[in-house]
Amino acid sequence: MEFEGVESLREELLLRIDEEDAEASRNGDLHPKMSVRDLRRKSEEGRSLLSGVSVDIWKGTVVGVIGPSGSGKSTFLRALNRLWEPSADSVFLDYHDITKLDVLALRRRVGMLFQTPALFDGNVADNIKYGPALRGLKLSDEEVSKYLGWADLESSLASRSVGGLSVGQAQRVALARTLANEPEVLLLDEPTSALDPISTQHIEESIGKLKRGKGMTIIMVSHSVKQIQRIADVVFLLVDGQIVETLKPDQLSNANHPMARMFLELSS
Ligand SMILES: Nc1ncnc2c1ncn2[C@@H]1O[C@H](COP(=O)(O)OP(=O)(O)OP(=O)(O)O)[C@@H](O)[C@H]1O
Repeated sequence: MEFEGVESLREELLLRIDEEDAEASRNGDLHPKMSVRDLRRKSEEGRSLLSGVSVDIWKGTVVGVIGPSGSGKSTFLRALNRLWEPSADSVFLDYHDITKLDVLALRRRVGMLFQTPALFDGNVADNIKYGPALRGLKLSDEEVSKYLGWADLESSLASRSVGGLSVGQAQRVALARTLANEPEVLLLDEPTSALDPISTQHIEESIGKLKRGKGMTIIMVSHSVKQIQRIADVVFLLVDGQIVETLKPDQLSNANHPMARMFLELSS
């Protein structure tokens, strides 16, 4: 992966690059799919939860976000599809300020999977068809099977009631449901923390296929350093509401920040 040029891209971004340049850059293979600039959040009591996060998330990469409990990982992730409202000009999708986009359109383009699956009653196919139906698209059985396949599930599951699924299956159905919206970016907030090792492996395999086969940009929060090392291209270390280091997964032992080092040593 290539990180050179990020400073000039950043300058361009901050200068509000014109549409022509943005289009030219979009057509290139390598560009920041999402950019975050000085993202801040305070709690209602005034405590700083995110204190100036600036980072680029390159198209087609899997980014792992790790750090101590309470360091702001979920808060960071949730800003990226406006589960809370970031300040204007602090989060960009393809160079566009996300606060200027229609929020539902944004959440279709930037899909999210949570720790525990939230499916609605009915069968698996109903859940997968729901998002596209909101946009007037009626998925065929073949398309339902395709999304199930992307989530490493058999198409025979389509007619099953969600009530009878294991947690691992339900999480993969939730993934298929998110994928049915054809997102460009996938946000994963500890998606395997409630799952057994086999289900975890299925989700990890899906993530690999989505990156390799579809060039999807994936940002995953995980408590497992080993999991992040298995699947991420780049790792953000978040400590006290700040990304203190950006490292390749095989370079985590080179972390300099004392809290990041302590966290990594305790987690390995
Ligand atoms: N809306 C909110 N109001 C007040 N405090 C909040 C809010 N959201 C999160 N917090 C607090 O902000 C801090 C960061 O929370 P966050 O969930 O982002 O951390 P995290 O790194 O994902 O933690 P964990 O690894 O335990 O899931 C925590 O102390 C949390 O209690």
